[in-house]
Amino acid sequence: MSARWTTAVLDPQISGGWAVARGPDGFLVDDNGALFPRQWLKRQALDVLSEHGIGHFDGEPVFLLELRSAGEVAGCGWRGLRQFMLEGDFDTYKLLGYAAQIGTWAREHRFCGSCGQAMTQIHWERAMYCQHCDLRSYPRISPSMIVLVTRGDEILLARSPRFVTGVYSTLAGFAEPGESAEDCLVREVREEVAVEVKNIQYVGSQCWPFPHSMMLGFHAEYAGGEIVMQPDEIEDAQWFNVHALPPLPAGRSIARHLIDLYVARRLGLPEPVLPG
Ligand SMILES: NC(=O)C1=CN([C@@H]2O[C@H](COP(=O)(O)OP(=O)(O)OC[C@H]3O[C@@H](n4cnc5c(N)ncnc54)[C@H](O)[C@@H]3O)[C@@H](O)[C@H]2O)C=CC1
Ligand SMILES: [Mg+2]
Ligand SMILES: [Zn+2]
Repeated sequence: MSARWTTAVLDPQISGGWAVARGPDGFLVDDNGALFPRQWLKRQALDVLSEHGIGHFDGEPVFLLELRSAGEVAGCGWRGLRQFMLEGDFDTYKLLGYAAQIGTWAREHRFCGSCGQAMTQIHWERAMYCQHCDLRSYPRISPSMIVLVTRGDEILLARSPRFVTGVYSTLAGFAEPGESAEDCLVREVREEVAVEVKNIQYVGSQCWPFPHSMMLGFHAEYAGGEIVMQPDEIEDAQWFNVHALPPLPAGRSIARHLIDLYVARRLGLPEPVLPG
């Protein structure tokens, strides 16, 4: 949510408002962006799987058309969510990030995980419902810890084979059942680089809708061990001096914030603000 964007459960039976359409290649866009007058969008030949009332943008209701396939709409193209994260208006990115998470979840919860029958949307809360089991499924959020490990002027950064060429980032990983945030952080750092940490400090959090992570960001100090990289997951890991950093993650990511914050404190510069 943001100043311009707030989430809400809106009944698709009501008419009017804005709509976004999401297919396998991302969101439908034209020269004005991804928000279209809803009545106009619904007249286009789109292969709609489901429709969801997702919130208000500048006070106007917004709906998501989750598509089965990408169709052709004259004068329009498709743009992936990552592109919106990298550039442009952050409020629009927040709206689309939420839409993507709702679309993914609804698509993956069309059938009851317990009995296999079709589930239906309920309109007073964000849930899919199985009448047979009286079971509700809520949007999935996956807590993930992300941590900058530091040793004085040096920071520990690593590369996953999935990263853009040359980019190094902070360590991250998904929480497992039974773990606290701190347990998870200590385990992930151990698994990925075999290093021990101390003085764990929570910094802040960020929604990461790729596809449904909730990043909890921390700072931790090095406590011991030599870097041993986890096969397959970590392609390279090194200590970098704050004066000689490699290419870093995208400006709006919490990974970048954790790095920029520490570097700013180390160098006595103004502290950056985490994009919410
Ligand atoms: N916003 C940011 O600045 C950053 C966000 N991230 C995100 O953090 C998350 C975790 O980072 P990774 O190092 O990739 O995780 P990780 O170190 O836990 O390993 C990834 C592996 O975990 C398994 N996995 C996938 N989804 C899972 C889930 N929901 N729960 C448990 N295990 C799962 C898969 O086997 C996957 O290959 C990812 O979503 C990643 O995109 C990572 C770095 C920076
Ligand atoms: Mg990881
Ligand atoms: Zn059921």
